Order: sequence, then C-alpha cells, then structure tokens
Amino acid sequence: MYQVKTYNAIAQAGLDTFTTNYQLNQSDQPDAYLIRSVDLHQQTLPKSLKVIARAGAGVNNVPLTAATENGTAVFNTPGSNANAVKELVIALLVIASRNLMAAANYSAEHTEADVSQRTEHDKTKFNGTELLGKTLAVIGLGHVGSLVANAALNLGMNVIGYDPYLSADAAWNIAKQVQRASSIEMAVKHADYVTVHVPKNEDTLNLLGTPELAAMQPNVQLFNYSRGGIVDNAAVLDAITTGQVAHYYTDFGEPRLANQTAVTVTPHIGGSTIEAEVNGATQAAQTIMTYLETGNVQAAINLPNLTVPFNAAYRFTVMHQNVPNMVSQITQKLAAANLNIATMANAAKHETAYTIIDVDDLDHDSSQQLIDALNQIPAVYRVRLLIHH
Ligand SMILES: NC(=O)c1ccc[n+]([C@@H]2O[C@H](COP(=O)([O-])OP(=O)(O)OC[C@H]3O[C@@H](n4cnc5c(N)ncnc54)[C@H](O)[C@@H]3O)[C@@H](O)[C@H]2O)c1
Ligand SMILES: O=C(O)[C@H](O)COP(=O)(O)O
Repeated sequence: MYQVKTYNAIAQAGLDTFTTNYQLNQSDQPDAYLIRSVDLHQQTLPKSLKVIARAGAGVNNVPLTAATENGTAVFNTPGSNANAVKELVIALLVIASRNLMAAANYSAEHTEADVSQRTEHDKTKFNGTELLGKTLAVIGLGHVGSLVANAALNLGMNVIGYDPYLSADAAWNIAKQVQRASSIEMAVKHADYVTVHVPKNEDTLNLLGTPELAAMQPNVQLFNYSRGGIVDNAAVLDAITTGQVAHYYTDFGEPRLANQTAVTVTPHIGGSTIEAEVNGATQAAQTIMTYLETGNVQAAINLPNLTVPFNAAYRFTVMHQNVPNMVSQITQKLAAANLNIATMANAAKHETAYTIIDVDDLDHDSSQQLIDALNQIPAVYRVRLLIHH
C-alpha cells in the first residue's frame, strides 16, 4: 500500500483517480505529497518521501535542492491550468480597455431612481478603447503565455513575445504571427498592454523593474498573473505616480498594493476553475502512481525524462548526482551480487542523473544487501526496488 499526503484543496476527481493500492492522509511516513501552493520551504521532507506532485504550474513553493538531496522526484502538471489563466487575462484585457471596474463602481454608487439621465451624461467618463489593433507584449511563451498570445491575435491585437528559453515543443504552439523580440525592452517598447507568464526563480525576481518599466510607453497597462516578486511592485507604484503605468492588475497582493486606485488585485485565482483543478489533480495523481509503480519519469522538474517499458520481474531505480563513473559503480555492485541485467538506461538533467536497471531474477534474501550497497555509493540519493505485478 502506498501512502499519499495531500495539502491544499485537491479536486475530488483527482483523489478518486488513485487505485485501491493508495491510502490518503493515513501515515506520517508518506511515499508521496500531492500539493498545490503550500510552502514546503520550512519543512523537513521525510526520508520516506519519493515524489512530490504539484497540481498546477509553479514549483517555487518546493525546496528543489532539498528534495533532490532527499531523493525525492518533483513534478508539476504542465498546462493543466493554462486555459484558466488565459481566459482570465483576456477578461482583464477587456476590463482594462473598457474601464469596466470604474464604470461598475460608478453604477454601484448611483442607485437613485432617476439615475438614467445622469448616467447618460456621465457615461462619457468611462469611454474605452478597443483591443483591435492594439499591441500586447507577452513575456514568457510557455503553456500560459502561448495561449494568451494566440487568443490576443484572434482578437485582432498585434502580439510581440519574449522568451529566450522557449522549448521546441512550446514553439509549435505559437501562431507564426506572434513577433519575436530579442529582449524585454524590445518586446515592451510599443506595447499598450504587457503581460508576464514566467516561473518564479532566482533569475526572474524583479524581471520587470524600473528599467523595463521605463522602456514601456506611457500609460501602459500591466498584468502579473505569474507570481509575486516577478514584477517589482515598488517600481510599479512609482511608475503609476509618473503616469508610465496606467493600471496594474495582479493575482498576488501585498499590503502596499491595497487601496490603490490604479491597482487591481485578485486573490490568486488564475488557475481556480473547476476544470483546471480537476485537470491538475488528476494529472498529479497519475504522475504519482506512474512514478511509484514504474519509476518512469516524464517531465519532472528535478529529474531527466527516462521511460523504459517495465517488462522484467524487478526494477532498481537509482537517483544520483550527475558525476563521472556512476554507471560503472552501479553495475559493479550488481555484478558483485551476481545479477544479470535485462535492461539498463541512464539519463541526466543538470546536476542530477537517474538510472533504471531491470533484472529478471533476484534473490529476495540478498536484495536488501544490494540496496544498501548501492546506497553506499557516495553520489547516490535514493535507490528503489520495484516489483512487477
Ligand atoms: N495565477 C495563477 O493562478 C497561475 C496559474 C498558472 C501558472 N501561474 C504561474 O505562471 C507561470 C508560467 O506558467 P506556465 O504554465 O506557462 O509555465 P511554462 O513552464 O509552460 O512556461 C514558462 C515559460 O517562461 C519562459 N521563461 C523562463 N524564464 C524566462 C525569462 N527570464 N524571460 C522570458 N521567458 C522566460 C520559459 O522558457 C517558458 O517557456 C508558472 O510558473 C506559475 O508561477 C500562475
Ligand atoms: O502555479 C499555479 O499553477 C497557480 O499559481 C495555481 O496555484 P494554486 O494551485 O495554488 O491555485
């Protein structure tokens, strides 16, 4: 029986995906965490923890180095909530262009019976502009950014994108009419609207700060539906004062953004649709089961892709540092245990590597000795023995 610990509100449909081999929230020695935005940075990860699946995109709440050193694979659910964010950003573009917040507030304040004459006079204050023909800059063209860019094109906008790390797969999803910029400054230079869709990490902190805001046109409308900290809020408040930024829309509040007329804060709802939550939870549950039962890895954050059909009777998986001589050290231990390898595969991603070894015959009594011997190789983070059912 595998033990899963959940954090945050996980959609029931996702929890229902687990087979009867899984127990939820019954053990303090979990094999897996299924999480959303819970901050794990202050936690010591239990040694029992083999996998963390984040239902959603951002993994800035997961201590990635500590997880790797603990031998814990970390996954997210790429694209599971991208459509939800896209629809919200498109809604905000319309809200921004038509002064909808101010217009609705006006109507809420003027409820007198004979209001119609007054509104016919006052409504010119809320005249908007159309999105058709305006320019949107999209910073980050992954799952969310590409959908936003394509949808904005379909609204008749000019779209200019910036993403120096765009994967080849992601590039296929972007309409060819999206212009590519070579820097943030070039992307935002002629933009009426700027939206940012990058992960939060040490390279993207304050990605949009004073210099980037200064490169924008006066009266730009800015959207941060990525993470707090990617846009420098202090710089935005200054830029609002000078008229450089007309309005800032963000999903990530902080006290200094409260009660600012030119700032609209939503409570981190970008991915909060029923569909997205079901997608993320279901994908995360499937990822946990695949990893725990087969050791196969597809799109992990801290491990390379490695998928080998599990046809043999037994499988060893070894998560280890990406340093020379590991494969030979591992195979020496197997040879010393007199094991014949049926299949072996190894792959690396950055500083971490992963090895799968399938064997058909294994003496159960000596298997723990072999696991211990593999674990004693200094660069090894975790060894698992899986049995084919
Ligand atoms: N508000 C919400 O509820 C909500 C929902 C989903 C995602 N998000 C946030 O949005 C982020 C993006 O989500 P996604 O699903 O599109 O992720 P993704 O990984 O598919 O795409 C991120 C893109 O950003 C690009 N990128 C990375 N660093 C960059 C940089 N310095 N400059 C420009 N581009 C850069 C990457 O190359 C990648 O293409 C997530 O990491 C998460 O923090 C928020
Ligand atoms: O990164 C994400 O997927 C979003 O920010 C959604 O976060 P949530 O699952 O906490 O709503």
